[in-house]
Order: sequence, then C-alpha cells, then structure tokens
Amino acid sequence: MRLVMKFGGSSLADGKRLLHVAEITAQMQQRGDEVVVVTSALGGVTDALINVAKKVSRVEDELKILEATIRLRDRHTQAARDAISDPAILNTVEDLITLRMDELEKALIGISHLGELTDRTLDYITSFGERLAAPILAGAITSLGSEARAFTGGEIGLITDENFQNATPLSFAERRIADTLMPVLGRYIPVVSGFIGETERGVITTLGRGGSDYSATIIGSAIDADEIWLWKDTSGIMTADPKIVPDARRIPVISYIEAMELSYFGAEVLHSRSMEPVIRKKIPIRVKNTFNPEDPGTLIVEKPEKVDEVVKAITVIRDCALVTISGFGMIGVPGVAAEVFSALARKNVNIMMISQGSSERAISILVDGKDLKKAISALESCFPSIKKEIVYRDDVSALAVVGAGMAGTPGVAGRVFSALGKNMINVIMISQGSSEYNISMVVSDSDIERAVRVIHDEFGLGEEG
Ligand SMILES: Nc1ncnc2c1ncn2[C@@H]1O[C@H](COP(=O)(O)OP(=O)(O)O)[C@@H](O)[C@H]1O
Ligand SMILES: N[C@@H](CC(=O)OP(=O)(O)O)C(=O)O
Repeated sequence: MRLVMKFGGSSLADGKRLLHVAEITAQMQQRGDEVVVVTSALGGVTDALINVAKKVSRVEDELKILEATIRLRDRHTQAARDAISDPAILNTVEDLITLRMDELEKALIGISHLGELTDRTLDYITSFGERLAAPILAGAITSLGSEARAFTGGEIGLITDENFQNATPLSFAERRIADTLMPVLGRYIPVVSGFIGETERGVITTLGRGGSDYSATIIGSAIDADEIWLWKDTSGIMTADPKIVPDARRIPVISYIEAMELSYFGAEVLHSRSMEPVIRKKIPIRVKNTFNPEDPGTLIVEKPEKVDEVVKAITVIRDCALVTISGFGMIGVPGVAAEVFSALARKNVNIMMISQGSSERAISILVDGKDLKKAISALESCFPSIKKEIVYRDDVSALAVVGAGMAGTPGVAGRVFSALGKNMINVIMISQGSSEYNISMVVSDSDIERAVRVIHDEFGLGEEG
C-alpha cells in the first residue's frame, strides 16, 4: 500500500516517542508498503518559538534568546540521543541540530535588534521546529535499518503563495511533489517537515497552525496515496474533545464534509483545509492513535455506508470575540452586509460566524480573538455617513454540533437549545448553514465546557452505540 503517515507534536514529544514512531514506520516499510512520513515539530516547540520571537521583538533581551536556544538545543539533542542508536548517524544529526540552532539564534538576535516581527519572519522562526524534527526522525528510522532521508516542504516541491502564516500551495505544487517523491518510493522513506512550504523565490512559508495535516493531504494527493494516516494522541476523531468530555467516544467512520465542519470548528483535531486535496481523489484518511496503533481510529471517506447518529460530534473554538455594529440608518440600506464583509476582508479578518437581525439594524460577527482590534477598526470605517454603534465582547467561544444525520431531521435544533436552556446556559448567537450539517453558536467562555457536556449527554454520544 502507498501510504502517507503524519505524526503530530504529541507523538514526537521526546526521544522515546520518536523511537516508537520510527519503529511503526520501519515496520510498515518492511511489510512492503511505500511510505512517506510527514512530521510536525516536537510537542510544544512551535508555541515556544512563537513566544520567544514575540518577546524579543518587543524587548531587546539577548539573555532570553540564549536561554530559549539552550533549552531547545538540549531538548532536541537529548531526543536524538534517545532515538538514534547508531553513533555515526547520531553524530551527523547532532551536527545538524547545532547548525540549525546557530541559525535560529542569529535570527532571534536580528529580530531583537530590529524590534520588528513580520509574518514572513515569524514563518522562518516557526519553521525550525519541523526542520529539527524531520532529521531526528529520519536518523532514528535509518538507525533501525530502514533507510530514511529528511526533506523540507520546499525541497520536495511544496511551493506556496506569499501569504505568510497561512500559505496556500500553488497549482503546480502537486506535480513538483510527484516528480520529487515518485522515483524514490519503496527505495527509501522520505521524512518531510510538515507545516512548511516555500515561495517560488525560496522563502520559507507556513500553512497555518496545525498545518502538518494539510502537508500530509497535499502529499497524499500528489502521489495518489492509497491512504493517509494522521497519527495523534487520541483514538481518532472523538464525539467531543476528550479533555472536555471524558466519556467521549471514538467515531468509527465519518464523511469528508463532516470532518471539514469539525476541523473548521475544531481546528485542533484536524487542520481546516486538510480535506481539500483529497476530496477530489477520494483518498481515505485515517486518524490513528500513536499510543495504541492497533486501535482502528477514525476512517474519513466520501460517504459512510450508513448514517446512524443524528449528531456525530461537538467541537469548540475558544478565544473568540463577538463584534456588533448597529444603527437605525442601516435599516433597508442595500449593501450593508457587503460593506461589512469588504471592510473586514481589507484588514484580512476572517469571519467565523455572522448573524443579522431581520430588521438589518444590527450585524454581529464572530472573529478570532486575536483579530478583535482589526475588526473594530474595519467596522469603524464602514458607513461613514451613518450614526452607528460598535460593541464587542472578547470572553466568548464558538460551539458546533456536527452530523450528516441532522439534515432533514426536524427537532435537532430544538433539542440542542432546550437542553442548554434547561441547564441555564445562555446562547449569545446562533448560526445554521442551509446544509444542516452544522448548528453553531456562541456562548460565554465560562459556559463552553458545560455546554459541550450538556449537548453530548442530550444526544447520548457517550453511550456505546
Ligand atoms: N473531536 C475531537 N476528537 C479528538 N481530539 C479532539 C477533538 N476535539 C479536540 N481534540 C483535541 O485534539 C488533540 C489532537 O489534535 P492535535 O493537538 O493536533 O494532535 P497532534 O499534535 O498529535 O496532531 C487531542 O489531544 C484533543 O484534545
Ligand atoms: N507544529 C505546527 C504544525 C502542526 O501541525 O502541529 P501538530 O501536528 O502538533 O498539530 C503547529 O503547532 O501548528
């Protein structure tokens, strides 16, 4: 079988786990599979890189740079020593770690002196995580006797646009990737740094947080993989985040559309754009548990054989902000919504949910909390001749109830909102697409976890089906 296997940060957190991943990979290749591996950074490294870059861009602090780079160097060196048994291979990998860390240190000192951190620079800094993980994993696999070689996204042909922090592959990228990888399949195991690509001019880009899932599906589509396996720290896609609902159950099979709805709202469990490359070719995706490889996980396909549960899963996005623009002068004025959309688009603010009362007197928009200031300034520029009021709150989360079975089933929304009402949970905003695959709503941060559990219980998602 031709297989792309992506391993996320929690599966690569230390040398022991890296060795476990190397063993899984070597076994697959030794049984005759053509395998391409995609790695994320070691767990927590991307966040650490973002934090230190932002800190030193605000306050010049070479000591902090030194502390951060020493911590990262020690962690990766120790991981390599625990994962790679062959001394010669270990030596080569340690030299590479030293080289990368020197490059990182120089870049952070530059940011600190300039006092500036652009999206392009942040992409370069955050790329170090994956560019350190891949060589260590490749060394561990080779050390087990199955030859593996590390590549960056750019080196295999993952060429993207220049939308730093959220880049999109260019139309010819899949062809480039196929030209690079097809000749080596079965000869050795390519270990590709996920999450990162390169512009046509060779500048490093990133595909957005959680983007290694997307790297895996782009590569899977490029080489016409039989399956793509996303290895995580849970037994597949669950009926809710197990960290919120301890009795959340594994979903055996789910459709691409349901997974897309979940990923857009769940962000964490799957990257929101990762379904796009495989839908066209109908390549099955499996979400597997690295710590329980025998578990079948969740299979994502075009259409599951049967649709049993009405609701498949509940997912949340935290750290949102709700902005409402209102004014009597907006009533009946054509193009009000269009002007709001374009003002936000000009500031590169993504609208997660929108609701407009029939009176058109007010429009409410849900955005990522980090975009709140940009959203407010965009709305202030709208309808200059109309007296308007802009109010906002940044203590809200979004919750989505997802399931193909909801389409055409009357009463689902009623059950959702009466269950919340009975538990004194206030719903601040509601949105349901006409697809009926997703009922989404906004509740306060203080209510979100209770809201998930109440709905999860209402639809009996915790019980064995
Ligand atoms: N519906 C869900 N099913 C499974 N995991 C979920 C779900 N919603 C949120 N999560 C969270 O997503 C995490 C796995 O995603 P992620 O952090 O991307 O793993 P990795 O870093 O290994 O790719 C889980 O630890 C879990 O807390
Ligand atoms: N390391 C990147 C890319 C990624 O996909 O990570 P993970 O597989 O651990 O979610 C991030 O943290 O966004």
